Amino acid sequence: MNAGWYDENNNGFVPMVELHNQRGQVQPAVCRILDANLDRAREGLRIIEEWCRFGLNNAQLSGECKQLRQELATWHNPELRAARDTPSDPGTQLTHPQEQQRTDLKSLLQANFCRVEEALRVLEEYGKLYHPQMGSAFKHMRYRVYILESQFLGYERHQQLLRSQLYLVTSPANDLLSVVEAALAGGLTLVQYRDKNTKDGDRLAHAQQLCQLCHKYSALFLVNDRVDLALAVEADGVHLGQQDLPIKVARQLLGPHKIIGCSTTNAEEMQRAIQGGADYIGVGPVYETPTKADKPAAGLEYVRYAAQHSPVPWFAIGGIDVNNINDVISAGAERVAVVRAIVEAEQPTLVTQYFISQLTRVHIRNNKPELSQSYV
Ligand SMILES: Cc1ncc(COP(=O)(O)OP(=O)(O)O)c(N)n1
Ligand SMILES: Cc1ncsc1CCOP(=O)(O)O
Ligand SMILES: [Mg+2]
Repeated sequence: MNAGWYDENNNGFVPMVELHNQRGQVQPAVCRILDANLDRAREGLRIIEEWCRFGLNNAQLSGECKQLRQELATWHNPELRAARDTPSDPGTQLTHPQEQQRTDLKSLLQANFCRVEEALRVLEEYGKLYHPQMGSAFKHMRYRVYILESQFLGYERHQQLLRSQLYLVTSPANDLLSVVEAALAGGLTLVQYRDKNTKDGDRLAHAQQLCQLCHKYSALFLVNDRVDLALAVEADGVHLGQQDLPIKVARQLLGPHKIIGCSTTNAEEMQRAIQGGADYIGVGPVYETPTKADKPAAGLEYVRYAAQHSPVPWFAIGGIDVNNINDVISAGAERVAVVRAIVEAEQPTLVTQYFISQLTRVHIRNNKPELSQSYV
């Protein structure tokens, strides 16, 4: 019969890792550290798992959390549990002020990823004193948690992209930060930093400030053209045009979980962008626009084509404002991107709210109300 014990939290029998403590008696304090950190790691994973399961309905992510919890349980043997001495543990009285005030779901989940990773690191180090395989087992688990975290963030990013109906592409302006903040306050969830002529040092500083601002409002932040800048400021992705780096190269540099958007003006470009792995496409210019004076309008005809054929989210762009948004919507657009309509608006918050209200009506009419919800 296999060794093990019954664990209520894991719904049944937990097979025990064979323990051959080759170094004689391990100090009780080491057993207490292992016991406390096994609990800590499992609790943190459970908190993340609940969100993956009930918040995201994501079987792959919640399955990996469960698997990791069960592997931790196989190490949590009766000897380690017996070392617990909660009444004399001074740590039970210590709480960090931040633990008392988790203001949003994103920071709650981030804090729990950190907690699990820290606990696994402690288990890796002290575990080496307890069992010859403990160090490498927990090291391996810690790397799995890093992968889980990156998959989780990637999944969240893509969900946020799907929910975004309005996309602000910036142009240089003295008060750009306050304009973007006003739009974020109006409900904007997606911003692209586009600046063609500024010196790189200044661009980096602007991108950093905008990225921080967007993340403060839980909005996505992308960089136009420049994969290097996107990486430097830890942006959520890049937007590439037909003259920019190929999507494949950008993907190699950015990894699988960042967002890559691609401009398209016709059916052939759309096809190529999708085959290349674009997460979304720009569709336009719908109307001629001084913001992109060198590019002739693709017109509402291409918007109608995208509505019928694009398998990925797409944003109509080019000359769109509060006066013509409903024509673009009537041609089939559910998402739009604008520059001047917000950057040059007297009241960016109100304009943002107006665009979003018009686009939300379409989502509801097209029976996609979930696109308008925002969780993290
Ligand atoms: C959402 C979105 N769509 C299209 C573009 C245009 O990109 P590109 O063709 O590379 O032109 P520039 O913006 O680089 O001048 C965009 N930026 N965003
Ligand atoms: C960057 C870009 N790509 C196609 S149109 C366009 C500019 C859109 O700017 P505006 O919203 O001011 O017309
Ligand atoms: Mg470009």
